[in-house]
Amino acid sequence: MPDFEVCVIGGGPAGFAAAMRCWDFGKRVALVEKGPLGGAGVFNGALSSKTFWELSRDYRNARRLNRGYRADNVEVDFDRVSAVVDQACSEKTRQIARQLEALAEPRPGCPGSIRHYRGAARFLDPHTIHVEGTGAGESRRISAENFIIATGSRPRELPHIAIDGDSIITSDHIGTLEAFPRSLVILGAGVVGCEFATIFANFGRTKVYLIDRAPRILPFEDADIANLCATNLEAAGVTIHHQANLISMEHIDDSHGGVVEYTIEHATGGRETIQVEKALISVGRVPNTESLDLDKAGVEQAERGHIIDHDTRTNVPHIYAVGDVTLDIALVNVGEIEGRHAAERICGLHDSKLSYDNLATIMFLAPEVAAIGLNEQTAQQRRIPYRVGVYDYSLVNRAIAMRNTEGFVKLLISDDEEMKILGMRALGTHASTTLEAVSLMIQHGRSARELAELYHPHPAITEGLQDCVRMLLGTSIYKPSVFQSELRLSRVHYDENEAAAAAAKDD
Ligand SMILES: Cc1cc2nc3c(=O)[nH]c(=O)nc-3n(C[C@H](O)[C@H](O)[C@H](O)COP(=O)(O)OP(=O)(O)OC[C@H]3O[C@@H](n4cnc5c(N)ncnc54)[C@H](O)[C@@H]3O)c2cc1C
Ligand SMILES: NC(=O)c1ccc[n+]([C@@H]2O[C@H](COP(=O)([O-])OP(=O)(O)OC[C@H]3O[C@@H](n4cnc5c(N)ncnc54)[C@H](O)[C@@H]3O)[C@@H](O)[C@H]2O)c1
Repeated sequence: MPDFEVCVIGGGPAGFAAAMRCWDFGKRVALVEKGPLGGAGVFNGALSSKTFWELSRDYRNARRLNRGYRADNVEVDFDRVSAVVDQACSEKTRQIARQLEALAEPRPGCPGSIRHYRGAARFLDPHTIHVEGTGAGESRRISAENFIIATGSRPRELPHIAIDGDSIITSDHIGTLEAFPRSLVILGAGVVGCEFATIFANFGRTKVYLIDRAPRILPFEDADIANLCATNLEAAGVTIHHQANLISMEHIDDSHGGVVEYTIEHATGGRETIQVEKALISVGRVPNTESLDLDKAGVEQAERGHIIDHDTRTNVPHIYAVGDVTLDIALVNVGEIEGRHAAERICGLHDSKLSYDNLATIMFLAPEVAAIGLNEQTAQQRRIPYRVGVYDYSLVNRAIAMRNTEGFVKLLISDDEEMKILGMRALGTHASTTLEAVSLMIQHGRSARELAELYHPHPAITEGLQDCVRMLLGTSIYKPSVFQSELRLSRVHYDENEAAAAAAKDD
């Protein structure tokens, strides 16, 4: 008989959630983690960077001019900020450890148990792993009926850039900085790059450069969102090298401990060479698979190293893969949902497929950007006819009270009798508060009419969402005919034959 019913490899958000859901079903579970519990959901990832972001935003707000007060000479040093970030991460990892300890043995009425093993796992055969422990006597073999692989991802490196973890770093090394760099270049204008550009710009101690090879930052977002994010970064002092190709980047020793010198080529052909103190490389992530000996388990991998999964199942029926290791959507909430889903499949709860249509995210910029469901560019790619309303923050009382009226709410609904909510983007302070109502509406396929009828507290940013919906119904309190630059309505449809062809293909 195998040692365990389920063995989960990786104790990040996806693995921890999977183990906990297996426990709900009374399973005997092994959870193998080679590093600190929490993975990138906590360390060098979501919680650490969001703590940095919160602290940087408070700092920036304290120094704003339109409050009737201004906190001058606010002292900030990296060591102390970093210590607060560490505190937040330890708090979370202690909670995870506490629960694992409490659930280590079965109890009367609770047959489930989770044994936590410290060490790196690799497959010996489809039902057995070897765990290379860190201490003497900690290495062992573990056999299990089922496996859930949740080993996550790490920053992608580029062959021509030598990452030394000191002058040229990735998001894994932020916590090892000893001081705010005087200057920092960030390569890659995706989410990680833009969030760290925001954080360092908010603290005001670092001159930030952002290298963006594409025509606009955050290329997966609509142009109005991405352009306003870029404008805001530039207003905060960030220099964005738009459409710039990196030619070289290297650490050069000098009498002051060295600099990083980089050369970029602009789309126009001109070259520019700049020296900075540090460089942060944020060009995506790669899956943690190479040390798993997946071939011994017969698990198929794609050419980029990630595990191919179909609704969390690999090609080997008793082995599942969840979270970043599948390299599709790299988010904590997605990892957790996938982990739980795999556990439920193992435990025979259901075999319905996971849907990603209602995915909610927040980008932690200045201000934050909340997203759920379709944006305009995806709706257009899929040839979905839609109506869109854009409602400016300047008309929302809560934003006026916060003296922070920059931003807008943008809602997409289907251009038909049903007026189903398709998606929303909100950019502004408290933008994320708008997500929940829209999420429920999309989940249940509800119409814009129902969203318009909800009671919202006052004053709240969600009132902007509400009046935006009303505007789409032609019943808003503030009228687009009066506030022509603050309120926008439009309709996007396609040549009928083309749309019919696209719809037929989708079916
Ligand atoms: C800077 C940054 C900021 C982010 N911010 C957000 C955010 O705001 N919101 C959001 O939703 N997402 C965010 N993410 C993404 C999020 O952190 C990841 O999507 C999430 O952590 C993935 O969870 P996971 O469990 O799949 O993998 P991970 O969190 O990477 O965990 C995998 C675990 O497996 C362990 N492991 C690996 N190999 C082995 C092995 N052989 N044996 C044993 N253990 C092993 C690792 O040590 C690790 O602990 C951010 C990521 C980064 C880098
Ligand atoms: N708030 C959040 O939810 C949050 C925050 C951070 C990270 N994350 C997750 O982590 C993942 C990884 O983030 P990321 O920013 O590293 O990846 P990303 O895929 O979002 O962005 C990578 C960027 O690097 C650029 N790039 C790639 N190769 C390059 C090259 N050779 N030269 C120059 N630029 C190059 C790409 O054009 C892209 O803009 C994200 O996909 C996201 O899911 C989420």
